[in-house]
Formats: sequence, C-alpha cells, structure tokens
Amino acid sequence: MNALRVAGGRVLRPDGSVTDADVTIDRDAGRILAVGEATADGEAGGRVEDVPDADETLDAAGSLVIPGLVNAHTHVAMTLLRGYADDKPLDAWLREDIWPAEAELTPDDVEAGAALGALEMVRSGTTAFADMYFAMDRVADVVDRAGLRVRLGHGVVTVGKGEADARADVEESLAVARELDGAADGRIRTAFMPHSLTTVGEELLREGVAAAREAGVPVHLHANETVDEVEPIVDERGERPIAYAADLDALGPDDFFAHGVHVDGSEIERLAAAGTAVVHCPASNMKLASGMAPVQRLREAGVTVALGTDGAASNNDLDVFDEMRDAAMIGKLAADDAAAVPAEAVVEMATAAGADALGLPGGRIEPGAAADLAVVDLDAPHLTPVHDPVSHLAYAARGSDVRHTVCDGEVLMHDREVLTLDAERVRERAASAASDLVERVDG
Ligand SMILES: N[C@@H](CCSC[C@H]1O[C@@H](n2cnc3c(=O)[nH]cnc32)[C@H](O)[C@@H]1O)C(=O)O
Ligand SMILES: [Zn+2]
Repeated sequence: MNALRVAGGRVLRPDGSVTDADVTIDRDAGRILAVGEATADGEAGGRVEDVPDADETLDAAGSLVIPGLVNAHTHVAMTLLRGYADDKPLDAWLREDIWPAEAELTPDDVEAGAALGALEMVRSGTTAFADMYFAMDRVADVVDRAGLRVRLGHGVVTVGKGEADARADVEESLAVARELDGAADGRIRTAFMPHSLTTVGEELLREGVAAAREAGVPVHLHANETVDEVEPIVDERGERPIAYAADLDALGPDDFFAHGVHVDGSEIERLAAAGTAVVHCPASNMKLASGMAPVQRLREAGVTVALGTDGAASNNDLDVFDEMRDAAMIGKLAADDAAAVPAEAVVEMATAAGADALGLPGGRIEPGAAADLAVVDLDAPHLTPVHDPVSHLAYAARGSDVRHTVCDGEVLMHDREVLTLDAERVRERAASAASDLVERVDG
C-alpha cells in the first residue's frame, strides 16, 4: 500500500469537534485509513492500531485539517468574465452582457477559463464542485488533469431558440450526462442541467427529465432565484416553481437546485419531503440583489443546504471561505437573529452537506471516507489567537490560508505550490483568452 500521512495538525471531525490527530490515507484506494491521536514524534499511534508507515508525509503542524470544501454550484469557465459586467440585476446582466459574451466563447476559451477556475479552487482548498456550462468535454479534461472531483452538466437554455436548436441543446445535455459519467477514475459524475424553469420550455423540460431518470442521473437547475422568475410561473401555471418542478418529476432525492431564494413555506416543506437539496449562493444573491434565501428555515425543515459561489462573474471569486462567511452573515440578517446560521452550520454546509447535495464522496474526515482534504495554516495574524478553530473557518480564514490540498488521496497542492496545474501558464492563457474574447464581442 502507498500511504500518505497528514501529520501533526488539528483535525475537524464530522461531529464538529477538533482534535489533535494524524490522518493516514491509502493513496491507492483514495480513502482515509485512520484518524489517529498524534504522538510527539508525529506518528499515528495511541488508539489507532495497524497504521502503516507513511510513504509521504504532509506537515500539518500549527494547521487545521478540514474536509476539502465543496463548491456546489458554479459555472467555472466564467472566470474569463470576472469583472466583465457588474452592478446589474440578473435578467439584464444575463441578456445584455453575459449571454452575448458567452455566444463568442470557443471550446478553447472554456478550457482556459475552467483551468483558471480549477487553479483557484485547488489553491483555496476546494476539492469538489458542481459545474453547469457548455463545452463540458473540455471542462472534464481540466478536472481530470487538476485532480478535482465534479458533478458536471451541459446547461440548457431554450428561450429564444428555434425548435431544432432547443431540442439539440437538451440532447447535448443528456449526451454529456450519459457519456462523461464515471470519467477520470470516477471523479467525474454528471447531471442533466436545464438552466431554469423559465429559460427552458415545459415540453422539453418534461422530456429531458424523463430521459435523465431513465439514465439514472440527477437534475440540477437554477430555481426561485429572483422574484422576476417566480412571478411568471405563478401567473401562467397557478402554482409555485417547486410545485412545478415536482409536476415535472424534477424534485427527487438526488436532485439539487441552486439558489432557492424566493421559496415560501409550502415549497420548503416540499423540498424537505422530497429530499431535494438547495445550493445557497449568498454572494451571487447579494451582488445581483436577488434576495435573501431563508437558510435557517430551510435547515430547520430538514432540507440539505450546500454552498456555491455561482460563476466568478457574479461573485467575483471561487473562494468557498468567503461563501461561508457571507452565508452566516446574510443568514442572520434574513432571520433577524444573530444566532441563526452559526459557524458550525456554514462549515457543515461547505463540507458534508455539499458532498451529500452533489452525491459525491468526501466532506468528512473519518476512516473509510474519501481522502479529500485541505490543510489550513493558522499561523497568521488574522487567525490569532485560536479560541475556536471552527469560528475561524467561518469568519476569519480565507482561501489563501490553505497550505495543502488533497483529493482522492492525491496531493494537488503542497505548501501552496499547485502540483497538478502549471499556475503561470494557466493564468497567462486565461488572460489572453479573455482579452481576445472582449475584442471579438466589442469589435
Ligand atoms: N447552453 C446554454 C448555456 C447555459 S450554461 C449556464 C448559464 O447560466 C448562466 N448563469 C450564471 N450565473 C447565473 C445565475 O446566477 N443565474 C442564472 N444563470 C446564471 C451562465 O452565464 C450560463 O449562460 C446556452 O446555449 O446559452
Ligand atoms: Zn448559476
């Protein structure tokens, strides 16, 4: 066996406690073998028996070992549009700026943007994400190379398209979902991804969801993001969006919806009963002034709530630490209660709940779990003193505090050096793709 030991750190356990422990990983299996009490010489010992000698050790002294963070909703190649169009509401932002720019994006551009996003995620301790975009074979290549885990899908938009183009978009999404599932040694999983309940017509939604059920892949879409999106559904159908989703058979236990900002009590009950997860994207919701998701109420009702950055054009970064802080802050404001959405809750949302929402392994540091973790350097002024490491994760730490990132037993970043991607090249390529893109759009 090839063993990797993350030694000498403090480990965040699934119950939210933090203990001094070494984490021993079976690299071949990509699994955590043991979480042992650390001894003076840094060897796993104490209560853990039969822990193999390490072939490689990652130093975690003075650091906090946490599950790899999960970014449960993004459009990773949108890093190319970071800062391209700001300060507009969703509908105008998409129609006036983003969609016209995306119409010019080539598969090479998507690959360049996805590589930049992957670099950003590895550097900030994210090991798994959900991605809705296009040219998904290119995104899959990047994920494979970067060593990350993903649930990806081709996003379908049918508004403004003719029947043939609309149908082809649905077929593309289903083909991606069928063909890429299980790629990269199983690190790539897929979903059918209609963009939203208003940007895809009813007939194609119904057909696509039925085909997704047949293929055994989940459904991921944007739901209840803005008032402007909820109103037409209510006006035309006389039912709320989540009821419409249920009517489409899109409200299943493996499905996960982004946003869930404007959900009423009946919709919260339906989501909870169906076991459909909600991906809260607080920064995007604030930036586009979409509204405040009722996170505390969703969680109290038993809905699995994960965290997502959404695309870098509405955030404007892919740092899940920021998302934890934003979720806690806006959650308190929305509930008018400083005790709402506490530190432990957002940490759980960014780890175990994220993995559960996406149906991916990871999210917990315990024997048998996927070896996906991040090591956060606590040796920094803004993290001193350490009264409560969980508080720091939620409120004070940032992505740049991550020293090491491990996914599926592979070290993706070691002492802030990304091993799987050439950081310099990735940045240069993305910057030049972005400036060429803007020239094409404006010219
Ligand atoms: N095949 C589609 C592409 C859809 S990908 C998913 C889409 O979601 C868009 N998007 C990004 N952030 C958000 C958001 O917050 N709400 C809704 N859509 C978003 C993104 O720009 C992208 O166009 C087409 O032909 O246009
Ligand atoms: Zn989105």
